[in-house]
Amino acid sequence: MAAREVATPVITPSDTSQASKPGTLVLVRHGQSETNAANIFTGLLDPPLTSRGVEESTQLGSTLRSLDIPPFSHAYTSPLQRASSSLSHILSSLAQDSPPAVTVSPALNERDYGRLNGRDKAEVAREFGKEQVNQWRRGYRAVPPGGESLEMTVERVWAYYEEEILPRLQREESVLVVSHGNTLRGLCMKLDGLNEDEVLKLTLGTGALRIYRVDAEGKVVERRLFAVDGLEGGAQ
Ligand SMILES: O=C(O)[C@H](O)COP(=O)(O)O
Repeated sequence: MAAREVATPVITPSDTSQASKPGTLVLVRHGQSETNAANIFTGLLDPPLTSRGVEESTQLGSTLRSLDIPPFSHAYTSPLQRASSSLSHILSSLAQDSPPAVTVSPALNERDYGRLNGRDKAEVAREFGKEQVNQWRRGYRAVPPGGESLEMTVERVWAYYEEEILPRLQREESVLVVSHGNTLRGLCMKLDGLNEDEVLKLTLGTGALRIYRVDAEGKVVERRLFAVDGLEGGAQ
């Protein structure tokens, strides 16, 4: 289940005569959780990883070790155990000489699926129709009943990125973020400049891995995507 790098369009690097090197941002979606495996809306529920989820995270640590990226100075994750235990498994198998400092923040939590949290996805699709459910899951503005739209999720996660993470990248640090499907879709939307139609098609499976290089102005100068069996990440 090792992730293989996918060819991506080259992003024109900014003027390299300016001596400063870009910072490295590694985004990882947690490994498979028990509710992912059961096809249940999870949101703010806090299920543990399945054995496959542990394997995905451990494999990610080895993949990261094999790549030519500078050691992480800092890692960020959410308080939800599927993300924080994925981070622990990644760090164990990465085995950096000096482990990164870790910050746990609710700003990196999965979007709140509101009254859908805990419900079977197929059953909700039968009740409300596939198109409505696709809008709730992948659309930008659709607000799941009592929950957060992607737009609301982007607002909190991007504010956190700008305040906490970007300054480290601007100082040429290497930062690991282990978070959730929609939180990361929100970050990718901003980093990749995706519009509302484009983000509708973006799905990050469990264990998805993306690496960005970000220059001193906060501009993305390189992006690397990885896939398992042609999918970004293992499963939805
Ligand atoms: O909260 C969930 O159910 C998952 O983490 C992401 O689910 P989604 O693929 O339905 O957005």
